[in-house]
Amino acid sequence: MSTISKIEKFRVPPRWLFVRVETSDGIVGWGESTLEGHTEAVEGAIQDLTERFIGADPSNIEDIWQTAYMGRFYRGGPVLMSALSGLDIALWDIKGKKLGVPVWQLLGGKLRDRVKVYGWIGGDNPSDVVAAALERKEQGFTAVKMNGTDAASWIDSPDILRGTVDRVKQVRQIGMDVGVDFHGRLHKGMAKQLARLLEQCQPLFIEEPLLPTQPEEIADLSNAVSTPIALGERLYTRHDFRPYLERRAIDIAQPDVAHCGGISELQRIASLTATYDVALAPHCPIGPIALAACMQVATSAPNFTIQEMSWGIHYNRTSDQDPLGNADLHTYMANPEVFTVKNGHLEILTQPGIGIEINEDRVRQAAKYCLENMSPWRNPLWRGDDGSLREW
Ligand SMILES: O=C(O)[C@@H](O)[C@H](O)[C@H](O)CO
Ligand SMILES: [Mg+2]
Repeated sequence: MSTISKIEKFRVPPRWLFVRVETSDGIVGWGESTLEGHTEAVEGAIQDLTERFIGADPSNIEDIWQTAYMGRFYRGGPVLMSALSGLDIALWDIKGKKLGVPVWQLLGGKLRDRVKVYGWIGGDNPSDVVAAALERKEQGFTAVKMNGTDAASWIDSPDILRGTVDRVKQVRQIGMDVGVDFHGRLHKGMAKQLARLLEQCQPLFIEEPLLPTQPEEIADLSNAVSTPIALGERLYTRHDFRPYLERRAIDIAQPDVAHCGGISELQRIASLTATYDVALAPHCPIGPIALAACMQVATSAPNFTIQEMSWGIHYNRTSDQDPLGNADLHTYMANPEVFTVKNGHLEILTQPGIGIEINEDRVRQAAKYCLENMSPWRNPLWRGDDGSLREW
């Protein structure tokens, strides 16, 4: 019997956490557990899983998933689920490689030939927005996602909202479709106003219109506007999606494969949401392994609609002293060409496993540098004019 012989984790620039699983018969699978700003906590949780699963049969993905989830009483949440996600993705990669098929073959086969994508452009800095969108257009994207507003208070100047509408209009004018991410920064009074004002721009969706602790309030907002409501990057497992589905609060589910419980749980969330006529649009502003894992489910899930793709470059801060230049989606890949966007789509991945080849030397070199020279990435803390803390 083949067993899991090694589980390693690699913290790499710009802010990603990769997992490498090796089996006793020499197969290597890669996963991603990136949880921005909480890297060391997830590393600890991966260490816990490592102790538990050395010697286990890697083909029993569901048993390992259940054991990791249920086995020590406490379950769910961003840290434990991100660790489990990385392991789950690596196990699917191993299974696909062992059987010589892409993972989507094991999820039911393909029902599309290409996968629609959108590019993340931030959007907090007004002067950069159009330039960033044009860059995505040149890269082959037809749709982007940008942030809505800076963190406003419960009530705030209407000028803030007008600024957002202007920025979204400018990007629409260069011929791009736009998703608008409220980032949970607004409260319900202002979120409703902004959502209504944006209707004239016909966004693809409004994301996290309120914090993902407010299913009832989001359902109310959803009833007040015509734009589809999207949410899910801060929900972990299908259990967290349930209240949003039962209350008809969302139109688009955005689980993140590196947080929600991996390919196994992404597939289950896809099926669950489909029964509520909710589409799947996996969140993925992170690394290439997470994107490859999303692509497997995107290829086989009937209710998949659009995939987020970060490209990566927008994340680098000059102070990071990244030895690899601006590490991006392609930096750690031996077959970067598979992530070439054409007419707004990626072709489905056809290689065995999750469909990408990792440049292991590059990962090891970057991880070593990162550990010795860089402090773990943290998101900035934002404060309002009155000095009180605001949502990032
Ligand atoms: O939906 C998105 O891509 C954003 O909300 C990112 O997850 C957040 O800025 C952290 O990087
Ligand atoms: Mg978001």
